[in-house]
Amino acid sequence: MANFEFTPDQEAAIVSGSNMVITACPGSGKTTVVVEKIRNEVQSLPDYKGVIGITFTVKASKELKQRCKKDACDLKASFFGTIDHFCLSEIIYPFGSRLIGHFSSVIECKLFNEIPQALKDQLPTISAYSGDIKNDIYPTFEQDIKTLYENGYVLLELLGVMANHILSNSLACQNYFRAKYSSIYVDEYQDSSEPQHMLFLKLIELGLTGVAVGDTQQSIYAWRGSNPEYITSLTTQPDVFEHHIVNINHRCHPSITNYSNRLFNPACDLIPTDEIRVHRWSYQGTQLDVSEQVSDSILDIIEKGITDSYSKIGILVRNNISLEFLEQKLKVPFRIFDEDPLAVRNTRITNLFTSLLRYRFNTDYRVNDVIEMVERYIRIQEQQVPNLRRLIVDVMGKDHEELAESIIYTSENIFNCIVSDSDKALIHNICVDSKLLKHYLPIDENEVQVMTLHKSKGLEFDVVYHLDLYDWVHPKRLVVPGSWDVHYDNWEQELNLHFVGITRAKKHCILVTSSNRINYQHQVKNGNPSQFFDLPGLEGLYTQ
Ligand SMILES: Nc1ncnc2c1ncn2[C@@H]1O[C@H](COP(=O)(O)OP(=O)(O)OP(=O)(O)O)[C@@H](O)[C@H]1O
Repeated sequence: MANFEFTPDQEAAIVSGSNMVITACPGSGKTTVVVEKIRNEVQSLPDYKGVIGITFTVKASKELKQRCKKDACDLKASFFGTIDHFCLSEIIYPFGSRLIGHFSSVIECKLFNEIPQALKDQLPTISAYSGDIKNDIYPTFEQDIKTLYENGYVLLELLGVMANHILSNSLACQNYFRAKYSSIYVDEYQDSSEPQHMLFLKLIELGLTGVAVGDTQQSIYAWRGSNPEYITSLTTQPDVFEHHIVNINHRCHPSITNYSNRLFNPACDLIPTDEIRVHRWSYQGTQLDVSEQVSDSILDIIEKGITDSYSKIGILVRNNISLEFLEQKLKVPFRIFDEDPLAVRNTRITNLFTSLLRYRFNTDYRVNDVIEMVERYIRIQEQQVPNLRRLIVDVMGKDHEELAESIIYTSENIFNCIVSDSDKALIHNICVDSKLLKHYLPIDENEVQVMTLHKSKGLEFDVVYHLDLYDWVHPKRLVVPGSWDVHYDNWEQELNLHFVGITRAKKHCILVTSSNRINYQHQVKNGNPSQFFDLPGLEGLYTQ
């Protein structure tokens, strides 16, 4: 399938059918290896079986599925999705009621903050808890989890814990996994939380083959419970997991790879190259001036033919506030990828809203894509399909004023439920806000892609502008009352984030700072350069 030769390391990981952990540097083709393995594996499976492919984002799961399906490859009964989606649709919805409480067809997944206050008042243990959420918390939370379930809710924060409990205790659930799936593939394993890690190990105990893929240097979600120790722990069990290392970066120009590797090891060997494509630029002024200067630089880059389309240029920032500055001052066409308000809620209703909006605005997104999404949550009989299609197609003709009501009507009919007032308000809000609606429109070839460093994970651009390289901002520093020492929020995670940003660049990476910066209180401060510029081993690896 690939139009290049696999490296020997890639080949070894592809041909082995054992449990394995693949540790891979950026751009080393880990997704390429996973795709090849899945395509090979499904060929020998009967129609009723498949593999489980877990990715970190919905976008990544679509891409993985698309790449696996290429040339009409039949993926049979395979599952592709995020870990939350997996826990809900494969474990909690089908098997939860037997263990947690009576079956309700209107179970909804919500964040704790979104639960009605009257119900929160009935959850003394969860309400008072502020520690890490690990698997052994289930017995402590059990009564509250049952109360929530009886009221039609599961908590997004507890999906992993609940899924583990159900899988450990439900024989029917265990038999289902043994019968339906041959393997589980987990991408970005360095960002797994403890409950996710335990779930992976349990599925292997049941007889599935486990493939974990990741890179500890790209661990950037520790602040929400992820821990790179879990992937490291797999590499220390050679009797259970083969350890495959793929470490040739096929994406970045060698000078970019050299710079990024030296961030972690000032003495590491350099790849020979006679050109330097990492540039440090320091502008006069604040982030607002930077936005203007970057616009000029982008126009120059396009004119020189360094890249042929705006969408192959990425502007990456550390904080959301920087997105606002860019929005005000960028002079080139751009698209900001900020928090999608429906994805944040991540319930079956909001996911259906998203699907219907995509269908309405994106000609590549078809009725069948919506039906496929609905099937994650309910089983659809063949005779129901024509009516389902009619309901979905109805959304197509609607203009902006009617669209929200049409989406609510269609969703209520599809899931046979009442949409909550807060979800109704949200969809109405989105349908009249052109900025929010942009989340659901197709990517325009003619727009520079603007996002936080966190959101850039897994993406690549010809040219990257990495902004926000200021002291205090990146690496983030903390104010400790009474202390004049420098305190970082989390030096390692910040460095990993810097590494992720740089390694998104294929051809050129531009590291940007400026003489002043505007902080969260909108005060103008001196813009001292980031401490990352002072790391040893980087001399001669960048231009100025
Ligand atoms: N053996 C190879 N030779 C040449 N190019 C390759 C090889 N393997 C993969 N590639 C190419 O390298 C690029 C990066 O591959 P891929 O997207 O699979 O990387 P990745 O490891 O998942 O990246 P990241 O972790 O940084 O998101 C792709 O364009 C892919 O086609």
